[in-house]
Amino acid sequence: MFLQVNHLEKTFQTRFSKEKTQALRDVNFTAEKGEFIAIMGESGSGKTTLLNILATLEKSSSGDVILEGKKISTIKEQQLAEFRRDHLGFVFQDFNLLDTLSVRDNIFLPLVLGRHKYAEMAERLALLAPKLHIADLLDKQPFELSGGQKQRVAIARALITNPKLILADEPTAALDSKNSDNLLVLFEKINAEGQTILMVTHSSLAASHANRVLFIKDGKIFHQLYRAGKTTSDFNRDITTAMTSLLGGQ
Ligand SMILES: Nc1ncnc2c1ncn2[C@@H]1O[C@H](COP(=O)(O)OP(=O)(O)OP(=O)(O)O)[C@@H](O)[C@H]1O
Repeated sequence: MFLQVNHLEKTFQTRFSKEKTQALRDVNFTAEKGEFIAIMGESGSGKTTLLNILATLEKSSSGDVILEGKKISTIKEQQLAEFRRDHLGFVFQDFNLLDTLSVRDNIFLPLVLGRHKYAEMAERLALLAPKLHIADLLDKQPFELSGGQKQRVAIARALITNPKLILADEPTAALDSKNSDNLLVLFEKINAEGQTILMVTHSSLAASHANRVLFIKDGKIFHQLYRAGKTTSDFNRDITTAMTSLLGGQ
């Protein structure tokens, strides 16, 4: 199994108050290599907490995450940055590009940190840039780009290391509907080429581009839907119906 999440729990306790928040309660699911999974739920349901634990940015209170046989909770603190850089790709809602670097250098950043050779980096980028329609943008600075262009650059940066898993947190939240749609179609294309993707979203339209949707409520996964060959609009309707009846409307 590619990814196993077993009995995952997360309780937050702030330093100054005794109040505890249980953000995740006994979360269990597995994922196959090559899946495109959306995680949906209302605000505060635990989506980002789950993604952050999978990303090794946050520690669980108990339970395990096992990625290709490796229990990620056992990775030593000093090796976590390296693990993230070598195995995971991140796409965030606000792109997280550095304005002081060119687009090309932003994309190269994870490889530079990994001490890869320039020729190897250039070769990978030459393959990626036309696919993501950013070949003409490489010498620009991020502040010169539109939101959709920035997000495509962020995807190039996430893909350049050939990660096992792409983790995306609300990747369409800062985009208009046309750019959101372009981005989701791009995700579908990348996924069709074999990339495993896990995406957190509020949007049923965004989730309808995935192969499977996990619904989370009060820190628990309580339902899932498979796309099973449906069109995005048919799947979107199924997701909306499920949310209305299961979440009590959203
Ligand atoms: N660092 C933290 N300290 C304390 N409580 C936290 C912390 N992070 C999250 N929480 C709490 O855990 C719960 C789940 O939060 P989380 O951010 O995972 O939800 P979410 O589904 O991603 O919400 P949203 O869609 O609004 O981003 C919430 O009740 C939140 O207040």
